[in-house]
Amino acid sequence: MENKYYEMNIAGCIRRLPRIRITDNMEIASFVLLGDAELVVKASAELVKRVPEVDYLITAEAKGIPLVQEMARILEMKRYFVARKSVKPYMIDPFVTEVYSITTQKKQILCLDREESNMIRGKRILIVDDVISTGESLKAMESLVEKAGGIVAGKAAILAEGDAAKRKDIIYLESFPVFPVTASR
Ligand SMILES: O=P(O)(O)OC[C@H]1O[C@H](OP(=O)(O)OP(=O)(O)O)[C@H](O)[C@@H]1O
Ligand SMILES: Nc1ncnc2[nH]cnc12
Repeated sequence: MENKYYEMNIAGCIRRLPRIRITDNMEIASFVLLGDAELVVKASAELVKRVPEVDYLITAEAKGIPLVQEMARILEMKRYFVARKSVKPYMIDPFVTEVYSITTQKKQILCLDREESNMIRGKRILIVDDVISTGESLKAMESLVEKAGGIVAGKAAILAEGDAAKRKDIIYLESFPVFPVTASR
């Protein structure tokens, strides 16, 4: 019988991640943090132990948002930043970079508004995401932070997927594989 789930222990939480076909020749174990209050709290508590001291945290919408909120709460930071994937009418003179993530499979943008980028300038920034896979989302966030004049002081995620686990420049709790699909599947 086909194995439709990938089970893992993440910060003491056992989770069965559904295996989802994302291209003709690849499946991923789908990790959706949104709505998982227990995992957000436990993973945040573990991650904050491993990250360097910084001035601010930043993530990209959407799945990193609960994580960065809880990490900021533990670290007693009053403010964090969320890079948006579309320019909103209320953004004044937005900063924009492009992103192409493994799941989205098309070009997206990341942006901050002027007031946020002013706050980031000259500050030590920790980039946070729920999962790092191809690293494209991370790269786009780094570019956004640097463009705003911030200093990328660390990059952290709950999970590193596939080859991302080999990276020495990221902090993560657990690694998990991608699944090449053979012709017989
Ligand atoms: O390393 P990468 O290949 O870039 O993949 C990682 C990114 O992909 C996912 O976001 P997704 O694009 O699914 O957007 P969402 O959070 O808005 O659902 C995830 O939350 C990371 O941000
Ligand atoms: N396994 C995964 N599940 C959900 N989003 C992802 N983004 C990159 N890898 C992912």
